[in-house]
Amino acid sequence: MQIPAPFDYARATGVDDAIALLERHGPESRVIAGGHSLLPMMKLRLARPEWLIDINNLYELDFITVEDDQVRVGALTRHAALLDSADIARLLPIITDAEHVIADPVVRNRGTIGGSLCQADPAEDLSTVCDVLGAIAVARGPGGERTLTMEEFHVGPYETALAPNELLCELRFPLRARTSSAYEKVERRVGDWAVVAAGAAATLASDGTIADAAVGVTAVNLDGTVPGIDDLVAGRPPGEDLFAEAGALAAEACDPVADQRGPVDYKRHLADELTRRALRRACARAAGSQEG
Ligand SMILES: Cc1cc2nc3c(=O)[nH]c(=O)nc-3n(C[C@H](O)[C@H](O)[C@H](O)COP(=O)(O)OP(=O)(O)OC[C@H]3O[C@@H](n4cnc5c(N)ncnc54)[C@H](O)[C@@H]3O)c2cc1C
Repeated sequence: MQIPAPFDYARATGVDDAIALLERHGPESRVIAGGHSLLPMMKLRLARPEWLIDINNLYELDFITVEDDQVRVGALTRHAALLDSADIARLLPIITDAEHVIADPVVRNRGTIGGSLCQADPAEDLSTVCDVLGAIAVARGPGGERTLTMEEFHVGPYETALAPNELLCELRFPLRARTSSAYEKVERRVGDWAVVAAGAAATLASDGTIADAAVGVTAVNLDGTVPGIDDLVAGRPPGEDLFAEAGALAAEACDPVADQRGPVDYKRHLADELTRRALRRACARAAGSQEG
């Protein structure tokens, strides 16, 4: 049986208390949210924190708030709450698409958006979603609050820009008129991690051409969004030729590795095909959008 190395445990009573506990117990302490990534790593002894700081009582970090120009999502918001949210489905449907295919109900009932982003697993779906949506991360530490773009937040695989005594508190998703988004994923079986997935967001101009767009691809070694997509699509009408060009660009930009989920050529093919599908659906949704 796999059991973690010994650790101590403290349950934080608020954000300031969590930060104080992280300060007091030093860099060998780790926040635990849903525990669906951290506990398996501890059982495999890939992580050996000396202290676990439990943030599950920080209800102030569990919220979905719609404002005029943005949607704010607390870091402790569970996957299940995102999946169930009518506001998210209406305004940021790429999140709903992704949540349908993240793990299973057991994981979704406990796992959090903050834990997903902080784990920074390259196969994790919500990082791509946040990249594509241009999300802003709000972190708090002993020095106060700071905001980071996704480019600043993601440092590399399993690594973020958060200091050991900082807490991810919130994600902010900008809202724009005539904009929508979609996510497409291929998995080997229901609930599995992506073989490859792609997310797209598109904003349409009043004449129906694409004003701008972003595409991100999951599990194929591509950080951030696919470079060059915006230049490719800007000013052009949505259509199959354009989606094919975007798919080819995504396939070229990624750098898949062969593993138990498939060979390199297959993954590159999926990056191409899923990019086409995601961009096609994002444009169709933007055209039908009632948001301005
Ligand atoms: C069987 C299984 C299948 C899965 N399939 C998928 C999948 O298909 N797609 C997918 O995207 N994910 C998948 N996951 C991962 C799942 O989404 C996890 O919920 C998520 O990765 C981590 O969220 P958590 O709240 O459980 O984080 P935890 O495990 O509690 O924490 C993860 C890391 O983030 C840190 N952390 C957590 N919250 C904060 C915070 N607010 N501030 C600072 N640091 C923080 C922790 O210290 C730890 O280092 C799967 C997990 C399992 C177990």
